[in-house]
Amino acid sequence: MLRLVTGDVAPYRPMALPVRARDLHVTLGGARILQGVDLDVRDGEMVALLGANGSGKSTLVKALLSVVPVSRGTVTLFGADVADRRHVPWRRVGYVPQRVGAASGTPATALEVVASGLLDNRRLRPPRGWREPAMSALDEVGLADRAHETVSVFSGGQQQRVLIARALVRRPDLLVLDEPLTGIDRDSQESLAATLTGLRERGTSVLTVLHELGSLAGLLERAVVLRHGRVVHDGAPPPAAAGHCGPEHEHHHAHEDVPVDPHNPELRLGLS
Ligand SMILES: Nc1ncnc2c1ncn2[C@@H]1O[C@H](COP(=O)(O)OP(=O)(O)OP(=O)(O)O)[C@@H](O)[C@H]1O
Repeated sequence: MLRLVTGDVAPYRPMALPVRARDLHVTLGGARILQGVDLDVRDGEMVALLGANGSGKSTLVKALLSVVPVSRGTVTLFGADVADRRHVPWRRVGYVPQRVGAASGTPATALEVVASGLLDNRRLRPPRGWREPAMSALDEVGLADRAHETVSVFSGGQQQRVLIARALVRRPDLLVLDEPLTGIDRDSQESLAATLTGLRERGTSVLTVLHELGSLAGLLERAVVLRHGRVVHDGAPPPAAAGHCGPEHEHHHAHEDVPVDPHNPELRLGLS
């Protein structure tokens, strides 16, 4: 049936990139956090965003998703300028922020948390037939058998997987993850690698903030490295320094003032 749509409708843009940022500057609390970042994420691409503590990774992700204000430059998601949030196809975007638990204080089950990903501003109840996509998203993160358990009893890594399932339940075309490996056990790391393998087969674009490539090393074909709010490398993932991939490694980044040449083979994860 042909539906006539009138009113405020975003123009149709074929071939628009999932993410396109140009000359992005962000200032927070008077400090210049991002200084002229350019970043594209193409269809089906899996991109790691790397850099030392405080280099601006989370701020970049938040600026891309319009969570923090941009002082200069532009961001488009699927061709829509995020400066006008109304036109952005948010349903195509899944976001798992850094270090938030899935247990909010209310005794929700894993299935209920995942179903909440189907709500939006206009919908206070999950849509009809919500169970099947919610179970399928839990299955993708390897937790279908725990769907009816209260998430407050889950480990940190399992809660993280529930939040990833909540982001996946809408079948996003772009998934943005902020430090999904931090503090999670090896099982959850392997489960995340399996989830991302499935997403790659489906053609989903993934942008993930990481300290180390860890169990995702074989999956991520491109790495963007930030240093003091600027991109210093955009290309093949740098090789991991010995000992940096293990979940038991403690991350001290004491090399902040060493100048970085992105073409230098010494650019190693963990030295950034
Ligand atoms: N709301 C804010 N106001 C002022 N400064 C902020 C704010 N948010 C972040 N910053 C600062 O911006 C810098 C970059 O922070 P950001 O969280 O983006 O870094 P990051 O690379 O993600 O670090 P980490 O690896 O530790 O998570 C830090 O120095 C931080 O203190």
